[in-house]
Amino acid sequence: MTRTLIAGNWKMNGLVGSLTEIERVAAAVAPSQTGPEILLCLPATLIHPAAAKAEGSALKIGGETCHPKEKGAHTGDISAEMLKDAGATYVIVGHSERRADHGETDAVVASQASAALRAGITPIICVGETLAQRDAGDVLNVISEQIAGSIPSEGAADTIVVAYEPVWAIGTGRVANSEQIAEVHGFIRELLTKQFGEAGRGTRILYGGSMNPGNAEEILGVAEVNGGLIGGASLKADDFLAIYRLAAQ
Ligand SMILES: O=C[C@H](O)COP(=O)(O)O
Repeated sequence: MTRTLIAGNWKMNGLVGSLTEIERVAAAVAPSQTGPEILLCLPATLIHPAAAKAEGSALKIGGETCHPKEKGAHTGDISAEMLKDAGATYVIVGHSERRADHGETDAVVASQASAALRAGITPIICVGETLAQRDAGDVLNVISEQIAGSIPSEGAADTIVVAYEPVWAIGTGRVANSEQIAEVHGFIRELLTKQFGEAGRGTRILYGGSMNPGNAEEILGVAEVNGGLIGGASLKADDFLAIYRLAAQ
């Protein structure tokens, strides 16, 4: 059975003082082989100390992006190997904010996901349409193109995670409704089974976009939703843990 993944994305938030929130999350989640997985993807400055705080708990730590290469003259970048060395076991790639702010194309995202696999960490590959694309009736075309271009050839059904994040629902308080989520998640599942065969049924597909303790139960109950990628509501331990507990029910 697919194990639900509750993943937080702190984006460009959090100072060293915020480690107390991470400590609170870690203290509340005992290691277990069953129930949902819990993960916080953090700014690079917090990964190593957060991994130390999370040791011995169920909380996993991840990065928010990585460079395709292992090392070299790439000022300001971070490699998947560096993330792993710092204690990360996951990395988000292709988040719409990276695609928009840094011009990351599907090909770049695929090379970042490939780098994560090379380093032995799990890429969470993000896809999602803008409002203009939705209004133009282009959602499934956009998703199909992003999935085809962003999953690296060496990716396997159980070594990647996909996150569907409609851009118009990110940080806006506007959540996709259950029908919209079910349509896109079902479509992504079809694409994954075409690509990976039966194994594609086991790839986790997360929903992201204004998920919070008030709407998580409904979203997590939608077909083919295998967890969440949570931005704002992951910054506070209480909210993030509330979502985790809903997933564990
Ligand atoms: O990666 C997380 C998403 O961008 C969702 O962010 P949000 O929960 O603040 O809308």
